[in-house]
Amino acid sequence: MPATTNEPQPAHAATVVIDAQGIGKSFGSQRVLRNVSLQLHKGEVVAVIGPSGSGKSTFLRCLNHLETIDEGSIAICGEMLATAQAGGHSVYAPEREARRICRHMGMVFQSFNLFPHMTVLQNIIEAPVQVQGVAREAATAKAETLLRKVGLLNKRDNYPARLSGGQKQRVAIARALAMEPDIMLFDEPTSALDPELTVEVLRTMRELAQEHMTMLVVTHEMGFAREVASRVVFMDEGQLVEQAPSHEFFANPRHPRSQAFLRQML
Ligand SMILES: Nc1ncnc2c1ncn2[C@@H]1O[C@H](COP(=O)(O)OP(=O)(O)OP(=O)(O)O)[C@@H](O)[C@H]1O
Repeated sequence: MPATTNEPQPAHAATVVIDAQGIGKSFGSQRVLRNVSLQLHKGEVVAVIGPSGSGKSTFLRCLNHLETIDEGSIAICGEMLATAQAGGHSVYAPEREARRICRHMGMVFQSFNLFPHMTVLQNIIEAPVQVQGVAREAATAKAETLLRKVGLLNKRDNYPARLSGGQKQRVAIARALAMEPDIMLFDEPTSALDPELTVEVLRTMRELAQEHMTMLVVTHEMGFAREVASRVVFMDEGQLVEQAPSHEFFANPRHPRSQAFLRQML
């Protein structure tokens, strides 16, 4: 008998943690995303690369409900976040539900976004305590474990202003991990950093990948994409024009625009 959408999904379907289909997005008259579809599977590290202005950040922001979509659908860990039809109306999960669904994802931004009036430790425990209702002692113990992991336990009581950019970004990663996300989204996490500070952030991300964290990473770091990503997605002018396993993509990009981009970047 043919399967219907109401039937329980087979076990392997559960491995799709992000299912974005046909995403369209405009800012005013500018179409920024055109029919972008991407599935991310549990344990995958996918690098999103492409020229400046091609829509990479916007795509990530749509996945995390920081932007609305005009077309397509987004499901996170099997839960529908949004569906929208061209010229029709968008259906979003109610705000509370949307926030809960988005908690499957931790996000790290280019600009760190730490709270300047809070210490490193306070930055990390704020959301677990306030949003998840975790007891302060338990949240503190967890934060200390995460700080040890990113090599910054000795900065526990510092304010962000006293940290380097690389240290701020590692605190931002620890803060996102404190919410125990299933997926980590990174939006050009090293592009505001000097090269020597980039190295320590990429090391932290590499370790996360080795621990099988599911990661979607918008990056201009081709070395990182080549070494760490299992798959590379290439965006150009709002379209996803190529996706391939990382080793294949870097050995032989098929799309002419990907080839031109790599010639420029490598
Ligand atoms: N909030 C916004 N309002 C209007 N236009 C926007 C907004 N956000 C992004 N854009 C435009 O959408 C296009 C895609 O931007 P986006 O930041 O997604 O590209 P990107 O590929 O991430 O670029 P970069 O690599 O330079 O960060 C750009 O032309 C940008 O100016």
